Amino acid sequence: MEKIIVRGGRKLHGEVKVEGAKNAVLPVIAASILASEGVSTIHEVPVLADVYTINEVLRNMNADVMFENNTVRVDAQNQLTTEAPFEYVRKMRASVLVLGPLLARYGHAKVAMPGGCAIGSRPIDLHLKGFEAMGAEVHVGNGFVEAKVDGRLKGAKIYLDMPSVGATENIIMAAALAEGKTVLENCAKEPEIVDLANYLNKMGAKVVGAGTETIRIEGVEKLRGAEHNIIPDRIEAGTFMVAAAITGGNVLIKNAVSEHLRPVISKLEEMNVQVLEEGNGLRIIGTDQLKATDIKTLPYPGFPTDMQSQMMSLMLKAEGTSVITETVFENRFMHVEEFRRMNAKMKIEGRSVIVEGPSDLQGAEVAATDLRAAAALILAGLVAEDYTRVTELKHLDRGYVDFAGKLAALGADVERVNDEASSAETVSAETADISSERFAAN
Ligand SMILES: CC(=O)N[C@H]1[C@@H](OP(=O)(O)OP(=O)(O)OC[C@H]2O[C@@H](n3ccc(=O)[nH]c3=O)[C@H](O)[C@@H]2O)O[C@H](CO)[C@@H](O)[C@@H]1O
Ligand SMILES: C=C(OP(=O)(O)O)C(=O)O
Repeated sequence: MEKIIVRGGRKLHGEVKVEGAKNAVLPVIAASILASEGVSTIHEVPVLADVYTINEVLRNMNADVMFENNTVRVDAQNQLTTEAPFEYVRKMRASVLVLGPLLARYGHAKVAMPGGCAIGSRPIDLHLKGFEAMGAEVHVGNGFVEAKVDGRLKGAKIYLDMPSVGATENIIMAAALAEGKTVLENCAKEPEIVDLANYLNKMGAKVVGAGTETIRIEGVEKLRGAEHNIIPDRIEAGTFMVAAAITGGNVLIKNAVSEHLRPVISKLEEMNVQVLEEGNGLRIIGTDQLKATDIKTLPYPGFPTDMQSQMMSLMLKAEGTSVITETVFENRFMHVEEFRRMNAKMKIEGRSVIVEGPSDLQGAEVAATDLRAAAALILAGLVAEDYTRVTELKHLDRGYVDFAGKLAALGADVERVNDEASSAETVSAETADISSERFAAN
């Protein structure tokens, strides 16, 4: 079994470079199948399990996809099939992002229903309502959602009941090739939505207002492949900011975009951590006098739910009582039990977790319950006494490139081992020749 073994006690120092954003690259790759002419070339693509999965989804539909040197090339000029089976959607919910592009380009899409996951039930009703408003007939049955339209989708006025990231993306992509104008209200404002809109516009789409709560899309008849650089991953950046802060270290996080990280910076500062703009990044200077704070997760520009568990690790080392309230997903506290195995003093009250700090964290064998929980447990391990062993690394590999290797380069005592292989096998060696086959097993 693969695990990351970390021994607490080292302050982190040095520089780390942030990769392209997982949550931007997945919709951009999905959108590339809208191009019936030309090839898309997408740069700054992180080498992640989720990228392999979306590439496989596209290949399975008959698109030509190449991935090397952090660049993905998609040629979707062939006639594509319009189905994404459960084997992909099960691995990664973002596979549902091919629904909008397929429906808009071919008038048909059939994708396995994603179902719930470790952080909540995660329905896609808002995506489907959007397609229906554009004239599609949607049928859910036998574990699939199938959407059809005679001719082209029609532009429509759509109000989202909540600012869902995925629904906003799926609807913009569908509207890009629809007939007429779509006005999407109460939409998500995340930087990843802006990145998608920028890419679509390079393909020939007419999308305005991304990053605000109303997006207007004038449908066009055809889109062509385009070249695009993915924005830096604000969640990976935030995770390393916490790594520096929790160890009382001093780390420059290169490529961290401060405008995308306002709520994280503000909470770190409240906790006594120094955050300085430096070059193209942020320098984090930790302290041994962390103060407690309260956090409520919200859609952007509120505090990101994808940073909730990492901030919980930091709260464990802060003096006083911190409260963290999760409003985006109804069940994103599975990591609390794992933290408790490390002697963390915390309890769940409804949608909040009360953290009594500082806890004397002790190393233990713990299991990652989702992607961000994996990172959070490793962060806690950086300041726990003795050895922490984190298993279920398939979650971590979905969203972090060589996490253990990057922490080790900053001075952490951490390695990734495979119990069944030789003990010398570490994450850096494995990541060097990362392959789709390795991820296919997850
Ligand atoms: C690949 C990707 O970009 N994933 C991100 C995306 O997920 P994702 O796009 O799935 O998240 P959404 O913004 O859609 O979900 C937010 C909330 O809305 C609910 N909802 C959503 C759609 C819908 O049709 N009906 C509905 O009820 C969800 O159950 C959840 O409670 O945004 C989340 C919220 O910032 C992040 O945590 C994920 O990392
Ligand atoms: C929840 C996350 O991703 P996904 O929506 O792909 O599950 C995440 O990135 O933390």
